[in-house]
Amino acid sequence: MSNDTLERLAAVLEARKGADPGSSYVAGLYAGGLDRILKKVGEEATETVLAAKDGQREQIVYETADLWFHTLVMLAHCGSGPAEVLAELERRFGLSGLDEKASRHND
Ligand SMILES: N=c1c2ncn([C@@H]3O[C@H](COP(=O)(O)OP(=O)(O)OP(=O)(O)O)[C@@H](O)[C@H]3O)c2ncn1[C@@H]1O[C@H](COP(=O)(O)O)[C@@H](O)[C@H]1O
Repeated sequence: MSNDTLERLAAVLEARKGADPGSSYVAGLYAGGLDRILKKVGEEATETVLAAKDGQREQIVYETADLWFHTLVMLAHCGSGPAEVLAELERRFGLSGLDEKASRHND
């Protein structure tokens, strides 16, 4: 998943804000409000942890995708989106100089 994928998915999530809850899973989540969305984030986080404990790579990826997806719905509901989270990660990356350390590690 590239940053572009996150942005394109975020655009779909924004568009679903005006959709009929019966016609769309995401619109149904919005209709349930923040508590419904956070319940799903919690469930998906737990499922991701369990998958990691089991050590099955395919299942770990599947559950992590569910978790990322539901956190994107949460961000959209809260008026944010992936660009802000990625900007924060970029800021930390710059602060830590990890890119420099990583390139030295690969020498
Ligand atoms: N990426 C996803 C995506 N990932 C996971 N899910 C849904 O998230 C749910 C995962 O929760 P569970 O495994 O607990 O399944 P569930 O029992 O159906 O969920 P609940 O009814 O218990 O809430 C499933 O219903 C999946 O279909 C997703 N639903 C939608 N998308 C994307 O969002 C876009 C908009 O979706 P709609 O709103 O459905 O049009 C789609 O085009 C997709 O790109």
